[in-house]
Amino acid sequence: MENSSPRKRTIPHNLFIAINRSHALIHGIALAFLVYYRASFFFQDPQTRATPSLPWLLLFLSELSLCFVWLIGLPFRWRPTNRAVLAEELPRDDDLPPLDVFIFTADPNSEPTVDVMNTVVSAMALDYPAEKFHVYLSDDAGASVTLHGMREAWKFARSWLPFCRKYGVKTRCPKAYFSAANNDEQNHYSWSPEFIEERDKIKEKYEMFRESILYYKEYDDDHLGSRSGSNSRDHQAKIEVIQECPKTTVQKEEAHEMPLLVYVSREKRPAHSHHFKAGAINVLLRVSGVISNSPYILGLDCDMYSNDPTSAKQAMRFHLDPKISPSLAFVIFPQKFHNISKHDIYDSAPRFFYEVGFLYQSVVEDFLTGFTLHCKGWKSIFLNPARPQFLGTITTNLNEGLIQTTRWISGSVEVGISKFCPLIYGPLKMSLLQSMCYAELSLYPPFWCLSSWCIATIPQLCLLYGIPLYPEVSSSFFLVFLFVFISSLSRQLYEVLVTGGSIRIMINAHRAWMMKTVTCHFYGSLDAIMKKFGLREASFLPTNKVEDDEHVKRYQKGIFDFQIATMFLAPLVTIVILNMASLFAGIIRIIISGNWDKMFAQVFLSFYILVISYPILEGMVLRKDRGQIRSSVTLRSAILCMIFLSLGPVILLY
Ligand SMILES: O=c1ccn([C@@H]2O[C@H](COP(=O)(O)OP(=O)(O)O[C@H]3O[C@H](CO)[C@@H](O)[C@H](O)[C@H]3O)[C@@H](O)[C@H]2O)c(=O)[nH]1
Ligand SMILES: [Mn+2]
Repeated sequence: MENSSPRKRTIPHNLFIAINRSHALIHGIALAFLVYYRASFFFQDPQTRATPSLPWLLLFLSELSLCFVWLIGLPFRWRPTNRAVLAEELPRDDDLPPLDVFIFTADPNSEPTVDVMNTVVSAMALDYPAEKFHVYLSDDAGASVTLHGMREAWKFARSWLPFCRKYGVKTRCPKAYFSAANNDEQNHYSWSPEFIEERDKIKEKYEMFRESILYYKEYDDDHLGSRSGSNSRDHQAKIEVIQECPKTTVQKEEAHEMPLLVYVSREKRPAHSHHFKAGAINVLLRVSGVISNSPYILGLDCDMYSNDPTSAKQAMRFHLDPKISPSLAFVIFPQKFHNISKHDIYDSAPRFFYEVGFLYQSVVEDFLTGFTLHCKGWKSIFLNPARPQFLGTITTNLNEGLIQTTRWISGSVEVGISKFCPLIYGPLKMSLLQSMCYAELSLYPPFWCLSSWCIATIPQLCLLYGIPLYPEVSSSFFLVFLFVFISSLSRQLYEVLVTGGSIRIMINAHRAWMMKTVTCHFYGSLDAIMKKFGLREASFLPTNKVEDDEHVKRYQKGIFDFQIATMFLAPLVTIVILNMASLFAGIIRIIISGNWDKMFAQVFLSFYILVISYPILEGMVLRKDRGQIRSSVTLRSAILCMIFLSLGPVILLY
């Protein structure tokens, strides 16, 4: 989304703009022909139609839904822009305003404390005058291991910060710095004997810091059992400014060069809604208001470590610019992840739109708050420099990933069907293009999931009964459908390639998209609708950030892990079985009748769905490892498929 006035460091990509806009135009014309073809069916004499109306209508509505989502998604591609801040543009230390950094954690069992503390230490090590910034951690679990971790983090930071400053370390998250993958940094230094000695020493200190937390957690678990996590909904408030009485003059000086570190655990009671992360943010706003009251905040998730120490200064470059600053509400950095595998099999990398700042009505508080701020006339800056400023952890476990996507969908749809619906609430308060961007994010899931479900089942059912739903190959309208199909795929391929992906990533993205639309989009939309009618309570289970070796190994090798809940797996397997049956029957029908022209599109559709769903097919039939599809699920899905095939015609075809 583009908001600020053009500046010299704001570079619109003219080539991309030209490509995106011409594609939109040509694709739009093809869609108009497609709609004409579908609509003209209803003006034909009902006696001469070869197809019953209901399946035709459902398919038409699906295609219209896809057209609608395509249309409201166009503004994201309208003016792709890159912004960068040059080193000489960074503000001087004297000019920087005070800053409060907020970090959030919710559960020491699913968010390993060592990793949370790595984020804390990376934030403390930001390149920002120590007396001007303050780091707050909100611990929604009120866990003693987290408080212990904070005290240890403070001690470790006393050595880590000077080391980073002295050697200009860029990766200031110690875990990432010492990881084998950190080649850039390892090769960068001259490796003087002094540096090697200091590096070894600090590595040893990091190990001690890490072990002390792990030891504490183990002790806690042994003595408190599951209690260590279970008090997360019922505990008192606790606030502690982390400090140690400096004993020596050196320690006094060191303490002076450290940002203030504060642990905050708000009071939570089962009878009162705590509003998840949005509630935690608001508590930190109140606590920091009393302690440091900085005019700016930087919000980080516990799994999102700082990867470039200059990030806060870069953001301040815009906040201190007198031309932009009066209406600038926030600077957003794109979400990037450090643990996405080479082939990104679950399509975790966001590409063209980005997740923003604390209203309560939705579990994606960032989205709703960003939207309402924009509606009030505030602007934002999207800053995407070459070196990612923060690196998050994406879940490498398919089940967790599907649950997380369902939560995001549910939260976005909640906004879409509320009084804040961007298409109604937005256009009067912000530009049409901007409200379309928000509308796409909050409305696409129900449209996508209904159309995916229709396209994956209705042509297949009709194929079994020899009912055509697409133009014959010899018809010129066939070319229209073929064009729309190729044009949609080409756009996806182009977007994957220009964002550094490969053809394999594009296939995986397409595959994951098909899997998610029929599951997450469906459950997420349903969840949002049920919440709207008071049939369900809001919930926000933080994603599990504990890495399970077995899952990670499969993920890195690009092998799907089907140890996932039946509610996600069964619909996918049912669709695959249905498409196998219809493909088989379709081919036989063509052989017998000798007329391939009429049903070719439907045969191809089933074939295409099966090719894209190959991992599911493989998981059902060929695999014998723990990640395979359970035969009980295959059996249940086959029964579901049979029910659909026997009841479907009664409802749809007559
Ligand atoms: O009751 C809660 C629940 C979550 N969190 C924290 O919120 C953050 C995000 O949770 P996570 O499980 O990592 O969710 P993600 O889906 O990865 O987060 C994305 O989606 C969220 C909205 O659903 C946004 O708030 C996040 O910024 C965005 O990264 C984490 O630091 C949690 O500890 C809390 O503090 N309290
Ligand atoms: Mn996260």
